[in-house]
Amino acid sequence: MFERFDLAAFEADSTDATAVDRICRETGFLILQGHGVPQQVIADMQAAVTAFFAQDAAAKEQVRAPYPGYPYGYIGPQMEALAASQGEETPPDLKESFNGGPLRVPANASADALAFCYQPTLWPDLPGFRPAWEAYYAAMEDLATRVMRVFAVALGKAPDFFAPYIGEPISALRALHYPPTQGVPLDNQQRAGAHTDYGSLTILLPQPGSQGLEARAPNGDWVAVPAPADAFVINIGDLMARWTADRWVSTLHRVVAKPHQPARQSLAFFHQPDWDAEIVPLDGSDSYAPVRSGPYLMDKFKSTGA
Ligand SMILES: O=C(O)CCC(=O)C(=O)O
Ligand SMILES: [Fe+2]
Repeated sequence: MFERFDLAAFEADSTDATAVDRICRETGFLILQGHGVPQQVIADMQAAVTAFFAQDAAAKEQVRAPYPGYPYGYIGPQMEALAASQGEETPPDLKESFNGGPLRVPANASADALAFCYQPTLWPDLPGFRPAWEAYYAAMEDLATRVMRVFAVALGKAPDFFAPYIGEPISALRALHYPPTQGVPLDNQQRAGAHTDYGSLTILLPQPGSQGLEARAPNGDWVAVPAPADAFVINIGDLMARWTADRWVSTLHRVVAKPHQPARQSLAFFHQPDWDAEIVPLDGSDSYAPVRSGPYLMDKFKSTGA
């Protein structure tokens, strides 16, 4: 069900993205190889994140999100249930996370944006953590811009079609740690409950070879998403589905919990257009009312009890 797309090959001739259009219509998940992100940037980030989660609870609590709804910092175990964003009541997800926001605050940021996505990231007191995080964030921002060029071509637009919408993106980076599971989880309890992502696209890097990430196929089956060492997993978010008037799908996915699983780590970069970007269906239809990216994200975010 999951197909590969080679970004380097596309960039060499910049013409054919029909496979991406098909993949985004059918599964909303693609495996991106030829991405060019230096292996060292990835390895440094993974090491930094491993060191962060290995700390004791008190150290992690020092950078906890200071109030419910604060978008960044540490969110401890049992604090979030992603299925709530689908209106499902479930026990909390079996995970912890560390979250950070944009590396720069634009000079003209609005008060609303400053109070939400431009709140400061809370840096842990760990040598090397911040530079590794920022290098990875910057690499993801760059990669997302390149993938948006592919998306533009896949949608029959000029490669730089999305540029005016993503000059100051309000993307977030989330490091996820799923501790080893013990006995049988509670009914409906998952490592990450079934949800769709909110934004334009997500760049996922599950720990290579790790298991548990599943996407829901059109026939309702849950299908394991591979975690290859040489590629990123890209998936479409709700805002892109809306932007394309549902030509592309924002697919339900989850990370399953089973008894006695080893720990699992994953990195998720949630790309989100500029705060003020106005998202209007690209087919010219009125299938969705216009929304602005920032307020749209804020409304979505409030639904998970984070
Ligand atoms: O842990 C993963 O690989 C996926 C997590 C996820 O889907 C999310 O945080 O939105
Ligand atoms: Fe997700």
